[in-house]
Amino acid sequence: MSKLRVAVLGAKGRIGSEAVRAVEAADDMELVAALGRGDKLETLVDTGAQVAVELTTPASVMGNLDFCVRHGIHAVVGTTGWTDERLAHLRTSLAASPETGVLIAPNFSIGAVLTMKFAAQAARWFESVEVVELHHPNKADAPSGTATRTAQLIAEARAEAGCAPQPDATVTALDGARGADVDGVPVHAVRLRGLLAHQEVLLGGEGETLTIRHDSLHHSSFMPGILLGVRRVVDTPGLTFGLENYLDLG
Ligand SMILES: NC(=O)c1ccc[n+]([C@@H]2O[C@H](COP(=O)([O-])OP(=O)(O)OC[C@H]3O[C@@H](n4cnc5c(N)ncnc54)[C@H](O)[C@@H]3O)[C@@H](O)[C@H]2O)c1
Ligand SMILES: O=C(O)C1=N[C@H](C(=O)O)CCC1
Repeated sequence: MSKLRVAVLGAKGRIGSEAVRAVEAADDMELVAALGRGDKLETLVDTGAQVAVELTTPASVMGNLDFCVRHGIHAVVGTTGWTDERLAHLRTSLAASPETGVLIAPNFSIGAVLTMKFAAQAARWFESVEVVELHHPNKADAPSGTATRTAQLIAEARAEAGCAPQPDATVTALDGARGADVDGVPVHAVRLRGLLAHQEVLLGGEGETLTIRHDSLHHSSFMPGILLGVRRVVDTPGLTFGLENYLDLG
């Protein structure tokens, strides 16, 4: 069987360089391009890339995806910064290239995907829910894409179950002391040397608390999810948001 022709965008970055090694080591893939900032996107066409793994920056991702979709190159995206407007723009460009697939995964690690699922399952049963994400201090965005998605899923689950707003008697607070408000769920971002990517979902009810915690200790934690994404996206046209859609989680 012929190997999947894969390119990595952001190939010199922290996760991109790990992805280059993972694609090179995969028996069913061939790394045909490893592009950094300033490299020409036409290389993707010249090398016959079938899938681009996009691991750059929120400022670069839209231009890169516009190019990929226009040229029928599938994309597996880990870059953060997704808003409703950006997703709508992407859906519009995909409509003009209906055989092309794009997977956007706020987090490629299986443990983080499960954390989001478990948090959404638990959210309706507790009065209070807050999210704390903890990352390395070189991270450009806050809160993390994973924490934002986790909070959105929690809020959706609580709205569906008809939960009341969370109790919070705060009257005065320093700016930021109660975190960012993501659909009514407070999200707190810690930046600390020594950390990579970590998240806690704190849930509280009368007389009990539940903490769901996930730790990515190395960028290798994201690689099985990226490789799965590359294998599946070629047969999954349109936009898929979240790696959970490719996993049989029940
Ligand atoms: N989804 C996930 O599981 C996951 C995991 C880790 C990181 N991320 C996200 O991936 C992104 C990158 O993270 P990082 O820690 O590797 O950052 P990084 O700064 O180490 O790497 C980004 C790289 O992209 C390059 N770049 C910028 N614009 C480019 C362009 N137009 N074309 C090609 N390369 C370009 C930069 O020069 C840099 O080398 C961030 O948004 C981060 O949040 C996602
Ligand atoms: O290191 C990063 O940057 C990460 N970004 C993603 C996010 O914002 O959720 C995934 C975890 C690592």
